Amino acid sequence: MTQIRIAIAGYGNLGRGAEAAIKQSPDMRLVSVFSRRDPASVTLLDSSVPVYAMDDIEQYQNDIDVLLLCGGSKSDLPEQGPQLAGLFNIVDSFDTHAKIPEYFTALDAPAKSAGKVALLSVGWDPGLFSLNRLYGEAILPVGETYTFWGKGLSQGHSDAVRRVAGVKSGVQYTIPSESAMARVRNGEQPTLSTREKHTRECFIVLADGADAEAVRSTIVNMPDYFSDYDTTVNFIDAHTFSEQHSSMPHGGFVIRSGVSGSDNAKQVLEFSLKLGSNPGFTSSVLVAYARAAYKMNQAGETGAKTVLDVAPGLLSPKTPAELRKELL
Ligand SMILES: NC(=O)C1=CN([C@@H]2O[C@H](COP(=O)(O)OP(=O)(O)OC[C@H]3O[C@@H](n4cnc5c(N)ncnc54)[C@H](OP(=O)(O)O)[C@@H]3O)[C@@H](O)[C@H]2O)C=CC1
Ligand SMILES: N[C@@H](C[C@H]1CC(C(=O)O)=NO1)C(=O)O
Repeated sequence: MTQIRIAIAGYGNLGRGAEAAIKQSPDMRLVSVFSRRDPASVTLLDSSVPVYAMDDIEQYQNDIDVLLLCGGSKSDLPEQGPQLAGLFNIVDSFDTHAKIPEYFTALDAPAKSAGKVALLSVGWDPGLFSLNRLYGEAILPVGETYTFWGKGLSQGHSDAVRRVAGVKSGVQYTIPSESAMARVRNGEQPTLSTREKHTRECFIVLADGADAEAVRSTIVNMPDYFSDYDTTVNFIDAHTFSEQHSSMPHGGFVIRSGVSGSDNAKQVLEFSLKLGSNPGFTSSVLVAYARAAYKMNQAGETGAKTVLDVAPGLLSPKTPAELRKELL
């Protein structure tokens, strides 16, 4: 079997998860990892895979079928996405929801001119939750959709706080409103503001000499990430951080509550996730969509795509005939 040649750009939580997920995919082979850090300083799970400097990535175009972009959405992907979409088939997890339309446009032009596919905003939200919001609205047009996350560690928000000047280490937990969730589960269709659905809590280790109040203000007022939420910022020491904030569980659910049928029956569509490791799951979604991106490009497709544009069967290593036999 000819294996799909995968490379990883950016070796953090998501990059390490992707390396592990590729090992679970016999139809794929990890060929290289690219990092902005000194390659000699990057320790991979699999020592047989070479690490190269990100600056040299262009020379490896012919060795890679799909490149997984595992950088942070706050500042890495806005720069790396458009540049790498002009060189490779790419898959990324861009999750600054408010900026997805402009990011889509920024990837579409270089991908089309290079004859490549750029599959953006892949993961669980955006990603699998986006798909289920679509299913809910298409199947139950009369109703309301609700999304709740956590309690768990948001990688996007944790990446964002780590980019703040004066932050040495940081994580962010998302906490859903129990009362809001109860109302929705009871079949009410309340109108809930962003602030009424979730609160956010950060744990920060300050860099030496950093101004705590300046860091707190930057975080709580950060557009697209924290400004629309009630956010708590806790400052802790490095030992406490390491002891208490090293795991990354998360989860959540999408619920569509509506009515349909001649009797206007109450219908509820729900999709939920319980994740022991947010990066471990998200990277597995990236790898499944890397398979789809490869197939789409082999079939002549180019340009920017989201999960809403991908036929589900393309995610599977099975043939369409096997899928019809086994999954229908
Ligand atoms: N759509 C979705 O459902 C989801 C999306 N995401 C997205 O994934 C993004 C990445 O998350 P995550 O992997 O946790 O981010 P990390 O902070 O772990 O990694 C981000 C980048 O930082 C660099 N880096 C990592 N560790 C170090 C280090 N010790 N020293 C210096 N640089 C380092 C790496 O780049 P380099 O190797 O080049 O140095 C890496 O690509 C998030 O920003 C989020 O937007 C995450 C979960 C779900
Ligand atoms: N993109 C999120 C995935 C989910 C989790 C989340 C949040 O806690 O705000 N929003 O979407 C992440 O980076 O973990």
